[in-house]
Amino acid sequence: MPHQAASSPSIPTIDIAPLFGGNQRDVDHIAESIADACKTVGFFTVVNHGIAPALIDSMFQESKNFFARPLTEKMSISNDKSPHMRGYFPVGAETPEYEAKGDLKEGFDMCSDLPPDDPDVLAGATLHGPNVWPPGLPGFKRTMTEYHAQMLHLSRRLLAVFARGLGKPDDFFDDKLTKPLAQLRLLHYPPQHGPVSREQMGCGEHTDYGTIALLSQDIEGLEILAKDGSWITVQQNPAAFIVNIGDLMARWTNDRYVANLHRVINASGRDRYSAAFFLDPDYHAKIECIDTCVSADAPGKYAPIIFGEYAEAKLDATFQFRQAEPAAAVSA
Ligand SMILES: O=C(O)CCC(=O)C(=O)O
Ligand SMILES: [Fe+2]
Repeated sequence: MPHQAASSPSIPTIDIAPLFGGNQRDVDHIAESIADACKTVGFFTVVNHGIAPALIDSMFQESKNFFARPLTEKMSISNDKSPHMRGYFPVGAETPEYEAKGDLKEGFDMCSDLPPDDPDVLAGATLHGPNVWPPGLPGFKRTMTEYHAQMLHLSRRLLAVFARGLGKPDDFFDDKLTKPLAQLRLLHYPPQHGPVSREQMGCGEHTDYGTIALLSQDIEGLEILAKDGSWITVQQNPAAFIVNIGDLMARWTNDRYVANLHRVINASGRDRYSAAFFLDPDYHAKIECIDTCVSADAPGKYAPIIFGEYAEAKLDATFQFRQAEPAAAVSA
């Protein structure tokens, strides 16, 4: 039996055009819609987000060109060689605990490009450093740099509306994101044939560890866990980004918001490509339950943490090479 999951429109679609010059009542309405989605399913999609379709098309085209290169060439920029975890990772590199064979996906990671004399880079803060780029693909670097910059702008704008939905001023998150961890992850999922089990999926079930993620997919494959325990496919809409929150946002909101389990199964018979943009705080940002989410009925559940330390622990639990040789991976 080929893999099948119900397709459901139950994830709300939010038109965010008013964020770019609309009136305040419309922005309030968006803030409420986002808050509702985050309290229930932890996922929503946004349309009229202002990112040009031509840039999204170029991003996918350059991503396909890169993943089509020979494995040896891609491995020359593998992320276990980068002290900052930039570059390529092959099929099987990311492994949820229960998954015997490792995810059936390969990827490429880039973040904000920091020079070697940046104070955090000098101090050895994990994930802070320069990007690495595939040889001989100048259009790839140009396109991904532009896409990353525009996604950073969009996700900051979204966080301002998140703040409003949490009863905080629009600039609430700004001083925690002065030098944010902003990661673009390109993914390629080869087709998976036959029955699919928990031994191997395109991307095993997980919650994201961070704040918010904005995803673009070229064909369906992303599934999220519904309240009744079934998995529902997120319908493909090329004009939309799929937005979800991660564990850090759940923690920050004292569990008012839900970080939902999701996974990817590519049973389409075709290659699938996606691009996930993750916006997270500064390495040194202190994350403590937001006061509007704490009350006599909902006392604060979580002690304050430093984001960078939290992120390091999460990465160690996900990447095999960090589990095997954490010291070498950090200091190489
Ligand atoms: O490729 C996708 O659709 C989702 C990827 C994902 O969930 C992730 O990278 O955290
Ligand atoms: Fe995810």
